[in-house]
Amino acid sequence: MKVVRVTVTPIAFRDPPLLNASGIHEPYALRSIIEVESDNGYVGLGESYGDAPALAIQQQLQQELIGLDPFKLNILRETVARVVARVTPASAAGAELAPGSHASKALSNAYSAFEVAFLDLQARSLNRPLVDMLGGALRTEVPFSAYLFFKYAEHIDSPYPPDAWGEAISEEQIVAQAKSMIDRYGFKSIKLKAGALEPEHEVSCVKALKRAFPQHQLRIDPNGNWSLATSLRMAKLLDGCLEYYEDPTPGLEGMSELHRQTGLPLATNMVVTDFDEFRRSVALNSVQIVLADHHYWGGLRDTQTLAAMCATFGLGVSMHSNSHLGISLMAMTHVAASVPNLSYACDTHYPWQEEDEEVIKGGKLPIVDGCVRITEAPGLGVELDHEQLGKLHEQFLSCGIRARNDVRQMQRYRPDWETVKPRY
Ligand SMILES: O=C([O-])C(=O)C[C@H](O)[C@@H](O)C(=O)[O-]
Ligand SMILES: [Mg+2]
Repeated sequence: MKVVRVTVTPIAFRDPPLLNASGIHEPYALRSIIEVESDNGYVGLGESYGDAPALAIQQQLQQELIGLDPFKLNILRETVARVVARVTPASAAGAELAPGSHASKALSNAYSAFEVAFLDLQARSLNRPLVDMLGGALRTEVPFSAYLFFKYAEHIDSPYPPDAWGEAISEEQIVAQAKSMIDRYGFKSIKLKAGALEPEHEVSCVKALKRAFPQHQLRIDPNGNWSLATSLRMAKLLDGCLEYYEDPTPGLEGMSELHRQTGLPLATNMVVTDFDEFRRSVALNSVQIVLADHHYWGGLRDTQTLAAMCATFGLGVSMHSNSHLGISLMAMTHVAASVPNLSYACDTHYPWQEEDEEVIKGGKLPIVDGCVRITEAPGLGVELDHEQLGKLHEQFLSCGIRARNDVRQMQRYRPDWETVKPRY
């Protein structure tokens, strides 16, 4: 089997005005959709970052992958490394709010984007589900969490009508958001994206959630926007109501000190984003749970390696997300189904995406009892809807956004808004 065609299509889909430590989501989120076709007529799918730097590399790779054998993933990695070295200037290491957009992750991002499509192609050619290329499923239902955000009712100068979720700033509105999400999808755990408003208010929202959903596991994620002193103060106020405390304070040292003083389980997708940071985190005992994300951890197989390393060092594994569609959701679900020690419900932004903006046939995938199912269907188990792909590509061309910038978007609401980390 040989690759005969690779197509990378950038798309944009509507994204609500969700608040975070950097600012606010722009009206459209960017992704790329990858199709890899083989000489025997199969097409493997991938979904990845659609920001300009990531896209430039993916587009360079389109021609370079022609002729490769989809089973030879080591050759794929070498090929990607060669192209990345050619097109990316060496850049400083370090994680950002959207770690996938950081230039130091160029190789692992680009490799991951195509690895998923190659694995999908392998699986389709063998008429097996993709998870069988990863050693097979340990579970067929993968739990996800209700990912809550503070949000405005609508975007400034919105190019489209307001979403159905409405404003969520007060305790009551956050509890109502959780209720709608849980009623609709049956989630059993709740994550609140924090670092956006006053910490005391964010913590009182967690406590209101605890009162409203006493049986649910709770997490809060301020994205490193709280100083160590604030994180310690909030830990006292939170008073043991968390399943884990995600990235309250920046840096491996800060997280290490926070854990030393509180004993709370700390989780991260910010201070451990590659294997070098993993090693340093273990030395400092900075975090107890690592959030995997195949999009920047170097694909589905490296995610399994990460999980094995977590097992070796006695760390837990959870999963991070960014705004995404169904191809990513299924890739996340297949790898999660194969990881023995993924004992936490995974994050997903999927409920925030609109019904009419999916790129796969049949529309949005179901989430039932908080879980996404994998079936025996070949590959990822989803097919591309080319009409929808064309529509979302047109939206990419017309929306004017070429790289995610939550800071710049917030400056449209508040011209004095600056990047200050930690803000509180
Ligand atoms: O767990 C996280 O840090 C995230 O999900 C990062 C995302 O970029 C989130 O903050 C967002 O979508 O605003
Ligand atoms: Mg996080």
